Amino acid sequence: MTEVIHTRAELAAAVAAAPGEVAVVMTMGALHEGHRTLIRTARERSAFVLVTIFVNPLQFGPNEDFAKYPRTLEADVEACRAEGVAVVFAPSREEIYPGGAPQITMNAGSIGELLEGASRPGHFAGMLTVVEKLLLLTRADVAFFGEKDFQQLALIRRMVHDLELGVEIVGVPTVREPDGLAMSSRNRFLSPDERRAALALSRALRLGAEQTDAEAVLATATKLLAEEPSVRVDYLALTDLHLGPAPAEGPGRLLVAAKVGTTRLIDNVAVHLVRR
Ligand SMILES: Nc1ncnc2c1ncn2[C@@H]1O[C@H](COP(=O)(O)OP(=O)(O)OP(=O)(O)O)[C@@H](O)[C@H]1O
Ligand SMILES: CC(C)(CO)[C@@H](O)C(=O)[O-]
Ligand code: BAL
Repeated sequence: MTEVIHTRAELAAAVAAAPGEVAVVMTMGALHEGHRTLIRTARERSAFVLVTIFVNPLQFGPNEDFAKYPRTLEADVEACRAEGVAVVFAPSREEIYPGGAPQITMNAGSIGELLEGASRPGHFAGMLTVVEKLLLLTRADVAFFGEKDFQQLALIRRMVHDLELGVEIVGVPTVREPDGLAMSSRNRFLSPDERRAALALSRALRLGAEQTDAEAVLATATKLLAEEPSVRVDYLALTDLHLGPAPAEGPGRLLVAAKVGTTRLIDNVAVHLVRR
């Protein structure tokens, strides 16, 4: 039985009655197979999985897609039922931010200013603020986040470490459509032509990651992205696993953000660099 609740009082009662550890999957709803994989991974680990559904206004910029972000609560609850979720917490804005926007928020530090942070000022402060609130309100023992939002995952890990929040953070590999496109709630905004063009992101990352030196990785990915004129690249970056400069050898990450039409998409893959 999946319990659907909306208030912090109901949440407090639900987690107080949890039979064992509390495993949390945070989402903004419009659930797809990526979210469902997070939930399944959580279910493999814990009998009590709690899914939060909240489109957090604090992490959207004034010209971003907060208003048009898809809201599909009924279908989301159905998906959670099918995955054996114990509790769906779908709070109102007032429930999360009583009295309006908070005065005191998280500082995402220097990593938070790079890449997504440079393109979306304030995004990571808003994201970390709600994640910290939800970790505390749900009394999570373990929380699951997707690698699709690689910088987000890195920042959450860092926040939990730096603030000693005592929660285990588990990263889950990106789930893709059969043709390679990373699943995202925003994919539904793509027209058929844009959907085809958007494939350039995963293709560029995949073929870039087949290269083993930094220059070739970036040159390959840049060339493939340039072949699709309707893809407007925001950034393409090769970093180490903590979003620092790419190492000369060893594991790294190749990340991309681009606009396809009016839809902004992100993706990333693992790379392994070999010294020449
Ligand atoms: N394709 C995916 N594979 C694995 N995890 C994913 C995927 N898409 C989203 N997630 C994870 O699901 C959680 C909730 O993400 P969110 O609700 O923002 O979905 P989303 O599809 O990323 O939406 P959007 O792309 O519009 O931001 C995050 O931890 C996110 O990284
Ligand atoms: C982690 C999160 C639920 C916080 O609003 C959001 O950033 C997301 O869906 O990735
Ligand atoms: N999936 C990250 C949340 C956002 O784009 O705001």
